[in-house]
Amino acid sequence: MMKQLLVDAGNTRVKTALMDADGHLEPLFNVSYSELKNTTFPSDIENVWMGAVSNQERMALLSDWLHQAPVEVREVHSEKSAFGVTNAYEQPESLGIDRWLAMIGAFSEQQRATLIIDAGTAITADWLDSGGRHLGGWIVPGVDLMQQAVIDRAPKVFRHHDGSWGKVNQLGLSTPDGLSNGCTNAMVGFIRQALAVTETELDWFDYRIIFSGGSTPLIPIDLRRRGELRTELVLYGLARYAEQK
Ligand SMILES: Nc1ncnc2c1ncn2[C@@H]1O[C@H](COP(=O)(O)OP(=O)(O)OP(=O)(O)O)[C@@H](O)[C@H]1O
Ligand SMILES: CC(C)(CO)[C@@H](O)C(=O)NCCC(=O)O
Ligand SMILES: [K+]
Repeated sequence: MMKQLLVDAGNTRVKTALMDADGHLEPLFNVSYSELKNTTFPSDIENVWMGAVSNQERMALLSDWLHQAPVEVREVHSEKSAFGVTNAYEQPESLGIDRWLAMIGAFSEQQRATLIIDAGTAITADWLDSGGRHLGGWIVPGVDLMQQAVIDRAPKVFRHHDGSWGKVNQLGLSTPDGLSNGCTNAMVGFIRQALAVTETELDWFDYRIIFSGGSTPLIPIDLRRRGELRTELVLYGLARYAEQK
C-alpha cells in the first residue's frame, strides 16, 4: 500500500513519519542532518509532505536524501488561516512552519485554549485560543544556543566536553556547571513566565499546555505534569495537509 512520507525539517534534526491511506501515522526516524545519508529511504512512498525551517546547507542534505526516490515533494508554508486556525502575524508566511503546523496539530485534536512550548534549537511559545485564533508567540535561543552565545563572546567561559545538560535548582560551582545550570534555568523561567502571562494577562485558567522538542527532559517534573509531551505534533499538523489531497 502506498504511503505519504511526512518530514519536519528543524534547525538541528529531521523528524519523519509515514501516513497510510487511512490517515494513520507511524513514526519513522528522528536524526541529525549528517545522519541522513545513513538512513534508508522508505519504500512505497506516494508523496512527500514537508515543513522546513532549516538553512540552505542542511536543506541541500535533505534534498539529496529525498531525491533518491522519484517522488514529488510538497512543501507546506504558513498561511493566514487553515483547518480552523488563524495566524496572528501581519505577514502570515513569516511565522515558522513548525509553529504553524504544531498549532494545526493541536487544534485538530482539541478545540481548546492552548499554549505550545517547543524547546529545541530555539524555544518558542505560541498561544492559541479556543476559537483557533493564534494570539502570537515568543522566540528565545534554545539551551544549547544560550550557552554557545556566552562562549562565543566571553573567552573565559567554557562548557563541559561531554555536552552534559544543566540541572534545575543546583548552583554551579564551576564555569561549565554555572553555564549549563544557568541556561537550563533560563528556559524553565521562560516557561514559568509564559504560564504566568497566560493566567494574569489572558485570564485563561482552563487551558491545554503542550511541550515538545529535544530539551523537554530538562523541564522540571512539576511543570511537565501540568502539560502533555507531544514531540510529534508538527508531523501531526503536516498530516492534516497530506489528508486533504
Ligand atoms: N539530551 C538533551 N538534553 C537537553 N537538551 C537537549 C538534549 N538534546 C538536545 N537538546 C537541545 O535541543 C536542541 C535540539 O533539539 P532537538 O535535537 O530535539 O531538535 P528539535 O527539538 O527537533 O529542534 P529543531 O526542530 O530545531 O531541529 C539542542 O540544540 C539542545 O539545546
Ligand atoms: C523560531 C524557529 C527557529 C523555531 O524552530 C522557527 O519557527 C523559525 O525559523 N521561525 C521563523 C520566524 C518566526 O516564526 O517568527
Ligand atoms: K522544532
